[in-house]
Amino acid sequence: MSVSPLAVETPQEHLSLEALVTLLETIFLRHGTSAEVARSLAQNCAAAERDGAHSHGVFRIPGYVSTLKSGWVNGKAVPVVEDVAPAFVRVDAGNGFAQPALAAARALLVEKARHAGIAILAIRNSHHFAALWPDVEPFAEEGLVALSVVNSMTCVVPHGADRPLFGTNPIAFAAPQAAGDPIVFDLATSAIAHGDVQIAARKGERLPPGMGVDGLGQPTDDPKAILEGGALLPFGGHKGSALSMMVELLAAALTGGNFSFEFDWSNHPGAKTPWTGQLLIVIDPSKGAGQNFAERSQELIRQMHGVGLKRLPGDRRHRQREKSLREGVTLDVAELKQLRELAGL
Ligand SMILES: NC(=O)C1=CN([C@@H]2O[C@H](COP(=O)(O)OP(=O)(O)OC[C@H]3O[C@@H](n4cnc5c(N)ncnc54)[C@H](OP(=O)(O)O)[C@@H]3O)[C@@H](O)[C@H]2O)C=CC1
Ligand SMILES: O=C(O)C1=NCCCC1
Repeated sequence: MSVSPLAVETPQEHLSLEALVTLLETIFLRHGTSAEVARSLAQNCAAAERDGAHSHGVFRIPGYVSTLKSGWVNGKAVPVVEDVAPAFVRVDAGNGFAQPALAAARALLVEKARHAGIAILAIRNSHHFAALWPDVEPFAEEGLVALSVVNSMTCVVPHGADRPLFGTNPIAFAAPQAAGDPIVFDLATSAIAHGDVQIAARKGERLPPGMGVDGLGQPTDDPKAILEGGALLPFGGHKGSALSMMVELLAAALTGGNFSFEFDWSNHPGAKTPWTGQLLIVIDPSKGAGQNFAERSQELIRQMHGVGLKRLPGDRRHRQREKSLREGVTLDVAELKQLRELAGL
């Protein structure tokens, strides 16, 4: 969900993707991560910014830094990968970030998916502070179908309840198509991502109706009222609420991770990352109907365009990616200054 852009132009600068990755890597290293973790997080965050996924791009860097400083997360954690069954891999992220845990298990996961037709990766004891599509898109680029869920921290009122319990709990899906970019969607099961509420609050913008409630449980379009004592609503009423419940079950109960409500960072001032779990399901479509899956998915997309569809999930990101790769990644001058300060430059 994106909120309406600011009317006032803010001064901007362009940075090549490589320069942005290096800058972010320097920040992570300076704040106590291992070289491997720094690289992984920097690439993830820069990719989000490159694709215009601002709610999980460089906007998140101060949150990563304050979390690392608070001692809440272990920036040097070494994930432990367990090969538990022919189609099941488990990773204990060791209170580290989820992306290095996925990277550590990826080769085994793909090997199992190609052999068994399907494989599951259950990550626990992990922090996911990022967009989810970077976790699934690369599988589709190598011809596999991937689905991932991750739970976050309590800020969403289940449909029909009166207090928050669920996280914003995103679901991301990726599938190959014969020609063109993989089909990818990535959506929070809340009406709006928490990150977008923070961005709207910072810009002084109002939200569309139906996103959240204030501290008294009354509907509000004021992002500050949502952030300060209020809560978000699931998207689509009982339907989004059911999906959010499913994410809690798959990402936490199934992996051994925490539910979104099982966090207490009160002894860690500045901590912002949820300490939960993540599930990935990877399918080798060649084991399916025996027809070429990628051709079939392309046919579906062709038919969707045929009925007048102008925008598919992922189209906006890919357009922005092409622009960023051509012109450099656009950053606000003030934001870049802050990043350079955090990098000690
Ligand atoms: N780590 C965590 O715990 C959490 C992470 N997040 C992340 O927040 C990010 C934002 O989530 P959310 O706000 O729900 O995302 P959006 O509502 O912006 O977009 C959801 C999906 O719908 C697509 N889309 C949006 N508008 C249209 C349209 N008009 N027509 C067709 N497709 C459309 C998007 O494609 P496109 O990208 O091309 O616009 C995207 O794939 C996600 O990356 C998510 O992973 C959210 C919650 C928790
Ligand atoms: O935007 C969100 O919602 C979240 N993003 C990162 C992790 C916490 C929730």
